[in-house]
Amino acid sequence: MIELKGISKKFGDTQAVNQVSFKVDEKETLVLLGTSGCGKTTTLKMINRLIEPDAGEVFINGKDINNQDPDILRTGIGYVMQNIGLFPHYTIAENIAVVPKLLKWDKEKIKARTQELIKKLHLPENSLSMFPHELSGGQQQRVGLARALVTDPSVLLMDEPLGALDNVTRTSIQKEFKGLEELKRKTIVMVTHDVQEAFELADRICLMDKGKIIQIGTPKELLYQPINDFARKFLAGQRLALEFKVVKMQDIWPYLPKVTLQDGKSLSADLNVWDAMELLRSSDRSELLVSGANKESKAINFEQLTKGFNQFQNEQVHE
Ligand SMILES: Nc1ncnc2c1ncn2[C@@H]1O[C@H](COP(=O)(O)OP(=O)(O)OP(=O)(O)O)[C@@H](O)[C@H]1O
Repeated sequence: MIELKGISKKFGDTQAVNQVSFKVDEKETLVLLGTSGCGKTTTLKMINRLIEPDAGEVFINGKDINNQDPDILRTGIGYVMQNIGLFPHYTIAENIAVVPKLLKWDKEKIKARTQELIKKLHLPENSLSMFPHELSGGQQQRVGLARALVTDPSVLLMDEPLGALDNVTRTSIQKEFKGLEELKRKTIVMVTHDVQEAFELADRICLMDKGKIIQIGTPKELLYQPINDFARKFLAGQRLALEFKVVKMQDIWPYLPKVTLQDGKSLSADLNVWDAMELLRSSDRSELLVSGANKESKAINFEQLTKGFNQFQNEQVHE
């Protein structure tokens, strides 16, 4: 668990972070979202003491980090840097092994863990002897993640982990990251300025502006209960796509007709509208079966899906 209590940081006359407090539960992913310069990176770096706050306290698993040696603290926290930050003259294997070597792991243990991560992150085995410039941007990002995960820390800090990638690669790696078991076990704070990415990866989003928190909540709360005009406008440009991501089959369940298909594999009601549309688009069937609570199933086609979604939307507006 991570807890920030009223942390602030000033650089000269710039109040980079102003009285920021939040808690991140175990195994939760909190995404710091906001425009450039709003204080996201400074906030993140105060969690592993790369920057010392002027005021406030940070606790990790109940311990005040101020009472811990910064180097020891950092070896216990995974950190994915902005712009990847691999050592250019180290091979990939050497880049991944930096912290294990500091911790005096033996060679066999380092080798076994490195090979395990290479497989999990879908990097080619021969990349271990290569140098960072010989890999693609996407592969370098995976190495950056492998380096942060190598000691299996319970806390992971990620600063724009996919920032250097084109949109297509970014979207596919986001999906891959989301499915990675190692990440599901971790308490994560991640920085991004990309709204779609925040909605894809966050359990909760912390929206910031000018060093302050504007709103913290689930993606759904931010969309349907924005606290002020800033929060509303921040999401306005991509609203429909974001709604497709947060609204799930279980939300629109009451609006779906009770027509049932008897055969075919059932999809989970946890599926969001976006993924349901993708599945319908790529399926050779015009209807798919979704299973809800009490073993009830419903069939969806494009028309029913859109209708159900629109009815759900209307209800949110009128609430
Ligand atoms: N070392 C520093 N010295 C002086 N000013 C700094 C320093 N680091 C950050 N700042 C300033 O503090 C403010 C917050 O910066 P920060 O990097 O935390 O923002 P950010 O939201 O992460 O932005 P970005 O997405 O562009 O990285 C900015 O005005 C920035 O110029």
